Amino acid sequence: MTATLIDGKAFAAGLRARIATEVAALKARGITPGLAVVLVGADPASQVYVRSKGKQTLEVGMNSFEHRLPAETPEAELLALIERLNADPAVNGILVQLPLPGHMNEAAVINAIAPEKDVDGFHILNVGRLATGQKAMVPCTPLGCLMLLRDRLGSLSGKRAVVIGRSNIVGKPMAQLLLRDSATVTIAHSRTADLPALCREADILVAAVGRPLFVGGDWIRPGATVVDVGINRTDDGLVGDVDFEAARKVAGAITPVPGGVGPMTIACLLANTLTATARANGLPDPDGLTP
Ligand SMILES: NC(=O)C1=CN([C@@H]2O[C@H](COP(=O)(O)OP(=O)(O)OC[C@H]3O[C@@H](n4cnc5c(N)ncnc54)[C@H](OP(=O)(O)O)[C@@H]3O)[C@@H](O)[C@H]2O)C=CC1
Ligand SMILES: Nc1nc(=O)c2c([nH]1)NC[C@@H]1CN(c3ccc(C(=O)N[C@@H](CCC(=O)O)C(=O)O)cc3)C=[N+]21
Repeated sequence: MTATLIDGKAFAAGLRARIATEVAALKARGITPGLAVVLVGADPASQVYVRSKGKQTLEVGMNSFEHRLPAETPEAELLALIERLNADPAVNGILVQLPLPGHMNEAAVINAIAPEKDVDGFHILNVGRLATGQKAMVPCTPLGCLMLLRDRLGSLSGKRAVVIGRSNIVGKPMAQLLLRDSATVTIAHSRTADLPALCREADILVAAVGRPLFVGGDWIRPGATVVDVGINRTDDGLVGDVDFEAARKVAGAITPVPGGVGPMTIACLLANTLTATARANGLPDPDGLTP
């Protein structure tokens, strides 16, 4: 048996097409969604993502505002920029690309973003709202994973899910979303005992570790759905956290890297910007874009 490929690239393209339709409808009412992306420093991977975000933002008909600051920018200057973007009615979404340079306090910067414009869903209020089941901005990568899982499996209720990784940007919000959909969720991390055996229990396995080919084929329950969040640059090119060739012989379905979760992250960023724009204008949330 070979696993079904979960084509995140195609799913993301479909999502962007839907978003473009909704943007056109807003524009007909005189509302143009705007996304501001702030990049501090010149990390090469971040530059690639920021360029890709800007391009796709324009493609769906939104306004894109890019702010590039030198690595040595004082934190106060970044906070002043965020204040201006918070107050700017043309800006509906604000994303500060992470990681930030070492001299900055990441939490302080994120929490300076107006929660209703926090399209990454990293602000402490959005984290708390998600955790307590209130209307929030939901982090893009976990939201993209959830959309792929629902599309593949329908209901996640009662399924055993294992999330490897407990970061604030992927692992923890992923676990929250799975829990909201009534999966039985275990969060694993570097101190987890007998991780392979734990993973073999999982109907849904999400890997967000940041180690190439970390999850072996023999960790996977036959027929399981495997979502590989990892983005690792190696001599063999871009690879995920899962040993894809081994895993696809066992899994029921699996996301590839590239072409899996990555494109969904950017599509969900646009989805969140659209949702933020709707809310800012007192309109209902667009269907199917929020969990
Ligand atoms: N596709 C996309 O859109 C995105 C992809 N990514 C990618 O996803 C991956 C994870 O990102 P992120 O969450 O930010 O990474 P972090 O480095 O913040 O978190 C990694 C997690 O993996 C855990 N871990 C590390 N080593 C082991 C181990 N040996 N066994 C079990 N768990 C381990 C860590 O555990 P502990 O907490 O104990 O240290 C930690 O919780 C990266 O490859 C990143 O590039 C990230 C964002 C978006
Ligand atoms: N504030 C903030 N928000 C983020 O959402 C954020 C961030 N900071 N910092 C970095 C991570 C990483 N991330 C990715 C986005 C797109 C792809 C993506 O499109 N990947 C393509 C391949 C792209 C390539 O070739 O590198 C794919 O998997 O097919 C990957 C990773 C967003 N992140």
